[in-house]
Amino acid sequence: MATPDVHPYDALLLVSFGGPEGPDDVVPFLENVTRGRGIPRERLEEVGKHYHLFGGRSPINDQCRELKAAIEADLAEHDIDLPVYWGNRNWDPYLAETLQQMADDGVTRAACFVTSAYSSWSSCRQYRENLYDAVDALPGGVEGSPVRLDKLRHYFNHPGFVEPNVDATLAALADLPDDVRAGARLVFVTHSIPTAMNENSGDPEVSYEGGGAYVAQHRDVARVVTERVAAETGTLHEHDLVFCSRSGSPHVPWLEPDINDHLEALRDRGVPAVVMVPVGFVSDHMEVIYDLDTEAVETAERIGLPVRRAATAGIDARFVATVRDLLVERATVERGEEVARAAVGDTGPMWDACPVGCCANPRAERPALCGRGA
Ligand SMILES: CC1=C(CCC(=O)O)c2cc3nc(cc4[nH]c(cc5[nH]c(cc1n2)c(C)c5CCC(=O)O)c(CCC(=O)O)c4C)C(CCC(=O)O)=C3C
Ligand SMILES: [Fe+2]
Repeated sequence: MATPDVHPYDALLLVSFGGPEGPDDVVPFLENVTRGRGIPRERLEEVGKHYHLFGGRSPINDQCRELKAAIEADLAEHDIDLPVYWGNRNWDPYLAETLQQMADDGVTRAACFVTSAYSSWSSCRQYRENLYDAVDALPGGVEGSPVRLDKLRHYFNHPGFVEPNVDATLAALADLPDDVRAGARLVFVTHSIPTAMNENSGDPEVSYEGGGAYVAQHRDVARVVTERVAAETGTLHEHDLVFCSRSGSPHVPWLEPDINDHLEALRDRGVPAVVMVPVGFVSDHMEVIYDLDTEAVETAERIGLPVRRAATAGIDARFVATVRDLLVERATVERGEEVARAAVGDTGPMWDACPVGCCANPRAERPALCGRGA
């Protein structure tokens, strides 16, 4: 097979959330995340406790290091000679520092892979705003920047993301006691966001089932995973989409139901077991190891509901290969050549550049990179 052509890119940038790496990092990290977001103090203290339960260290940065190493190995295996950089929105290595390093190294055009798979202000546009700020901080600013960035398309429905989720769901089902397996409910879990943020998610010109692209995309993936599991096991399990990690003021409506309330409701309805599938997350970071593995598992134990949690995509080889596939795909597009785009489900492959007004945050309109301009 010929070496895949990644021209016009001379770098890949892995973009992530960031997390604290020790007890002293927790408060400054939380301040970074919540600056100007109106999160109540009590909520911050509560979330701080989650981190301190794990020694003040989030696993997310180590997971990014592992993903970066896996991407480098995968690119090398495919004879793609491209440096991989990593920068975070909220913790060291910060995007601004990484962009400076890239500029110093003479990078001119990088493809960005973001560790967040779906549309919404929190999960897409905020990353694009932070990329703008990081490039703007370079000498010359956005106008005179030596480095141009393209964000690789959303991958929630890429087979390389969906297939590891299918296998993880099968493994979690297999781990349930035999007598409850067939009746188990598949409970897909993602991060709650304000309902208004969901409604504003995606292309403002398109109307989505559920009011916004964020929920519609998750529903699509949940259905595909459920059907693929049925194809393997012969059982079409009932499934739901529920939410975790609600934050913000109690007066602001966020997406519901919460996973804990939902487990109780299922138990009351006589559901014999649950598999939680954290389809909204790409690795086992704090939302997964605290909100699901700690809090939701405690809820399930208290009410006597057998529960298993499916693994996230993490560094599954198919997910790592997805990064390469999207990189090669976008490079092909940027060279003006025809390309096949992998996608499963009903949504179809997402756009390369977000439309104007995509995932707007009406509270604070800020400039963002990687959009369709204007
Ligand atoms: C949609 C979404 C994702 C998934 C997409 C993606 O991955 O980006 C995500 C991921 C993450 N969220 C994370 C951490 C936090 N999120 C917070 C707060 C918030 N998240 C929100 C949304 C999301 N968040 C929202 C609407 C808020 C309210 C504040 C605001 O309107 O912006 C807060 C503040 C405290 C709190 O209130 O919970 C923290 C500490 C970490 C790091 C985990 C680790 O350290 O391992 C990760 C991967
Ligand atoms: Fe979050």
